Amino acid sequence: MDAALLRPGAGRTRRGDARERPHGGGRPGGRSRTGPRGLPRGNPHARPGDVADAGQDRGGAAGAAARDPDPPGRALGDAEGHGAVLQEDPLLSPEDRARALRRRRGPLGVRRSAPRRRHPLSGHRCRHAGHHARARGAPRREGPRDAVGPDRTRTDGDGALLSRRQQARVAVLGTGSWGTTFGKILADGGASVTMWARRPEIAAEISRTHRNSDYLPGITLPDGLSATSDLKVALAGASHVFVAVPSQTLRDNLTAIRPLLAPGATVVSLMKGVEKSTGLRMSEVIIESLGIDPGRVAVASGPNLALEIAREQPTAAVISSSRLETAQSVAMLARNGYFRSFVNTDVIGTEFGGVLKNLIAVAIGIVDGVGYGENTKASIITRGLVEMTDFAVARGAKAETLAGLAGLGDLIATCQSPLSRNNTAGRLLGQGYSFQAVVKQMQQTAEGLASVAPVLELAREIGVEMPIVEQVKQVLDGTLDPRDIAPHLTTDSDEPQGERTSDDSEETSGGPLRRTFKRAFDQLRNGRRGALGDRP
Ligand SMILES: NC(=O)C1=CN([C@@H]2O[C@H](COP(=O)(O)OP(=O)(O)OC[C@H]3O[C@@H](n4cnc5c(N)ncnc54)[C@H](O)[C@@H]3O)[C@@H](O)[C@H]2O)C=CC1
Ligand SMILES: O=C(CO)COP(=O)(O)O
Repeated sequence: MDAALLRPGAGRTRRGDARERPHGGGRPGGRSRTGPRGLPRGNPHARPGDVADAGQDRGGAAGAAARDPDPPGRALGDAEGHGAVLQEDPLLSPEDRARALRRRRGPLGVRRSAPRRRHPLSGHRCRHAGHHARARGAPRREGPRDAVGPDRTRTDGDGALLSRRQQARVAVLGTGSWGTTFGKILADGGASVTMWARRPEIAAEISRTHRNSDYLPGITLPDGLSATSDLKVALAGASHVFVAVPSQTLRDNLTAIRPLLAPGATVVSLMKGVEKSTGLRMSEVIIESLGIDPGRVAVASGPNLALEIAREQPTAAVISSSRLETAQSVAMLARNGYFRSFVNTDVIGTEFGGVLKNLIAVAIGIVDGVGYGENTKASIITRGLVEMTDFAVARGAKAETLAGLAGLGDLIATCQSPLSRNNTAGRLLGQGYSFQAVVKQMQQTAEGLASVAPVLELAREIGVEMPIVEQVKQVLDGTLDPRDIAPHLTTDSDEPQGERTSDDSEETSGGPLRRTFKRAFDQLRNGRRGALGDRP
């Protein structure tokens, strides 16, 4: 391990005598977690970006092709049945039909039957098209085009019907791991997708080779997706604009987007952060910066680890907008054989769910890095959900949203996956790396690190206690030893606390009543943030 990366021990608060335990790479049990370059293992991503503001792009493509288990052009052969379906489909142009048939015939001309499958996340029956390469031995699934179905319709942002004849033209801004994956979701759902990449070489790779080897090695992107580094080209005529840039860069990007946005276009945030300088959610920044009606803005959230979805593993998400029709039109675009979108109008809860689970995932990473086990992690996840819910509800969210995909669902996925960058950043901290060292070494955006301070400020404004998030902040600041993170705390008091902070602790502390008054007072005082609210 690189000793220079280790956090100096001075300045931390410590309880007990654990100071003597080996730490900073050593783990209870003695198993080394160090990987190549002397860094701990964990995040399998090795790609550009910067953990705190992702303002940098570092090379990471080398070797991606060599690691690729499924190189392009290896599409397995496909079904006669599919061909027949396609030939009968009156909604396909002759070129589309010919292209689809070409793709369905594998290199060896293998033909298979076309079973009908029930989507694992819904009760719908969908026809299999399967025009994508799939892993050997992996179960067959319906193909993206047929998942939409020839008789299906979508609505645009204004509720007008779009049939497959009027293929939606959409833009995705940001070609990192999530932007690229979401572009694939949309293209596999039948949309014509133009992605905007800040770096021309990424745009060129996506358009020419259907690959983004820096961010999604081994993934072949669909035909219906192309990329450009010209924002004007990406936005021209786009009915829906999906934004997946690091949260702290959003406002600057919106300045460039504003004059190029098609009239009436719907703008969808795929991001899970809050703006550090204002504490605003991403949809609020969009509404404020673009000066558009909140009903034209939607957010997407849920347990959505990019690489799993890019591998077409069945996944669900939530699309939320204050205008239900807007959420529905986005959800119709963001659905295919492996991805299903639910809708709600609780933008606050949906957005804060995604922001707050990142902070709990950092805490989980920290205790994982220290070497604590499942009891500690389950305690943090459970207490973390209470913090998330109390905070979000106090900001105007519905509690049920936090119990859904955008809250609990995403919390589970992020806390238990080594694919999560927030979890990985926490693990490095838990292993003894300093915040600066973690920021330097992380290769992709970990929004949680930038969200901690603004979330705590918002929590203080509304009188909500967030002891786990507070402790994450202290670890980031180097004032708390990771070994001392304590999941059970609601206060530093020795007095037993109720498990639910918002009801049964009332008798013991009187806290909720006090908090309710403080909240009401603070909301009056902080009218600006409340005024942008998009309560359901
Ligand atoms: N990766 C995932 O599994 C998921 C990520 N998200 C959210 O999506 C957002 C984007 O994350 P990822 O794509 O994963 O990050 P990433 O780190 O993989 O990619 C970030 C992208 O933004 C670009 N970028 C960096 N600075 C920029 C700037 N100043 N202006 C414009 N572009 C800039 C980078 O070049 C890169 O293309 C984050 O808010 C994240 O929380 C949400 C769900 C899943
Ligand atoms: O939001 C995500 C999964 O839903 C991705 O999490 P990370 O940003 O921690 O990788």
